[in-house]
Amino acid sequence: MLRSCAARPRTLSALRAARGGAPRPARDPGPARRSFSTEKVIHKDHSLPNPSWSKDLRLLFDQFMKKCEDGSWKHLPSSECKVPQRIHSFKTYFLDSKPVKEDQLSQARPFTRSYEVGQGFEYAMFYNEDEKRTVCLFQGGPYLEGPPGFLHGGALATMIDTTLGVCTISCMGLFMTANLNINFKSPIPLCSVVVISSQLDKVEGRKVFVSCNVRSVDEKTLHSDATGLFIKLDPEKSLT
Ligand SMILES: CCCCCCCCCCCCCC(=O)SCCNC(=O)CCNC(=O)[C@H](O)C(C)(C)COP(=O)(O)OP(=O)(O)OC[C@H]1O[C@@H](n2cnc3c(N)ncnc32)[C@H](O)[C@@H]1OP(=O)(O)O
Repeated sequence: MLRSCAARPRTLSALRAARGGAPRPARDPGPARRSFSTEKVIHKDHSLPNPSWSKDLRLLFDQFMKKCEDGSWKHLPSSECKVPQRIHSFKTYFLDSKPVKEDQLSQARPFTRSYEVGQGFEYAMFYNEDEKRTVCLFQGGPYLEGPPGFLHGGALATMIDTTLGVCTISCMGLFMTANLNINFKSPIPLCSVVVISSQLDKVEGRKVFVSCNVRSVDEKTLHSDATGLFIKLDPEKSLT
């Protein structure tokens, strides 16, 4: 179900107006609160099709949604990674040190979901529990340019890290990336769609080894392959 937009918190006045009540006159909230609201943010699922999605991305999305029908694959909604939940889980590992202020945390959002619709990272993820695989369908928008006309390598690295991270988290819990090794084999045209296919290879104690490849939609071009090492967080150790 599509819910209201996460980008701008809804104000109490707007909610009152929607219910037929008179909106309160606008007040300047003061410099400390001008740019954000402490009201509860309603999270939208960014992993569903939007008008910026190309035909390729929509077709692939539909194909994978079909694969979900027998339960072998699961669509991973972006709203499952709500910022407050992550902060809550993650705070366990910061223990007494508080390197980030509360008001900064309240504005936090996942890096890959911080661009306007269609300009940055457009993607959907699917997870196969039996095969321990995660697939990411990714369309890199115009703000992710590296070499003219092509996707920035760092943008691809971000999506590889995210896909491998989701693969690890879906299988095992809370982890941090310790090592990421990427071979860039063929540049990705800006605004095109690629498929990032990742799998969990091995678990050794707290260490999880994952790998992935990045291919064009027709599977003819191997754009990249990568391996990652994720370490399960030790609640006894502070991260800072
Ligand atoms: C995650 C929250 C939920 C989010 C949901 C949204 C999903 C989005 C997903 C987004 C994803 C985005 C993800 C991001 O952006 S994560 C952000 C980028 N990553 C970091 O900032 C991590 C920084 N590093 C650390 O904090 C620590 O080093 C960690 C926690 C990783 C390990 O420190 P810890 O003190 O706990 O462990 P240890 O030192 O006892 O080592 C343990 C074992 O590991 C081996 N080892 C360690 N390092 C390396 C290495 N580099 N190569 C090879 N091996 C290494 C080590 O030899 C030892 O092996 P052994 O002796 O036992 O055999």
